[in-house]
Amino acid sequence: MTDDGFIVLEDVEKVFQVRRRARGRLRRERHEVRAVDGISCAVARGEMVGYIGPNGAGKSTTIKMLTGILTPSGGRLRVAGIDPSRQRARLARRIGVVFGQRTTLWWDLPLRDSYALMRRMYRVPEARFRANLDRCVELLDLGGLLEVPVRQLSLGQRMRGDITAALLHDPEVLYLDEPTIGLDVVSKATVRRFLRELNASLGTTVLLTTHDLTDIEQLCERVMVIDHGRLMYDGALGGLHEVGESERTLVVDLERELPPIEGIEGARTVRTRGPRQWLAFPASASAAPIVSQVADGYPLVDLSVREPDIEDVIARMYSGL
Ligand SMILES: Nc1ncnc2c1ncn2[C@@H]1O[C@H](COP(=O)(O)OP(=O)(O)OP(=O)(O)O)[C@@H](O)[C@H]1O
Repeated sequence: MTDDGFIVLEDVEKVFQVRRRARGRLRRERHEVRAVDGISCAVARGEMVGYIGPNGAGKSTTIKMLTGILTPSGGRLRVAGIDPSRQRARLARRIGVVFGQRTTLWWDLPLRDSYALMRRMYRVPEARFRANLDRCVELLDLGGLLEVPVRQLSLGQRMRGDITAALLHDPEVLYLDEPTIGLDVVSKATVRRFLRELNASLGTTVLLTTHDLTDIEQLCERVMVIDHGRLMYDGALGGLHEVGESERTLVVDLERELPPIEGIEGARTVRTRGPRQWLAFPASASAAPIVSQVADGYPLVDLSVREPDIEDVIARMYSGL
């Protein structure tokens, strides 16, 4: 595996089978939730990438597959050459995870005792543990807090404590899920400065999920946007507005599975699955001429037009919600 593909996803899918009681019926019916619906991408060693999208887009499910907690339903996944769900313990030594909404620390113990337990769990050599802890304490401003039980820490202090806990074993990859959520301005700035420094000096690969676009602006040159389990955008943050605003999608159902639709003026086929195909066209253009061209040349059964909802997502994020 090359350095270009330190984290590699090839057509990764996760489908949950859910049982739901339909209205007015006694029996619960099975149905599928495609939480992650065919994502392909590669993250190079040392990159810092933002992974964003609306609630329910599939971000946490992706992160859980990358840590090995969940097994993909389809596709291929590698982190540092390791298949996460098959070699979860081996992978655990090489990754660090921070979930902003949850702590991995022991609630009743002082930070120092939590760290000592983690040192034993990960079998971190004493000298390395010391050096890593000292570094985090200094850069994350944790001096004076090591003897305080976690339950007495503020949210910002606890988050800095959690980030330290994730780094004691020198992980090469750090997954951060909402690391600045609910933090005050000063704590946010400290966390961001620390992550920048970590990435620059140790080359730690960082995958960052956040609803705060300032995190992305200040930390990531690259952002991936996921929506409905699919990768909608992968590139510089600056290009997001354009992409979000520029296209609508015509979703067509054909009588049968056919090669991608070609030769439609003003639209291009961006995706196919079985008899269903997706054609992107400029948001400012009318769908009618595209529909009639498709209907003329192909056995059309059904269609719908999907608005660029990613635009709303990004607009909401920019307005600070
Ligand atoms: N264990 C599960 N069983 C069934 N459905 C699930 C399960 N976990 C997640 N889902 C569904 O999969 C979809 C993606 O959820 P996921 O938690 O990955 O989204 P997310 O992008 O992390 O959202 P948020 O920003 O709200 O955390 C949602 O529709 C969710 O309801």
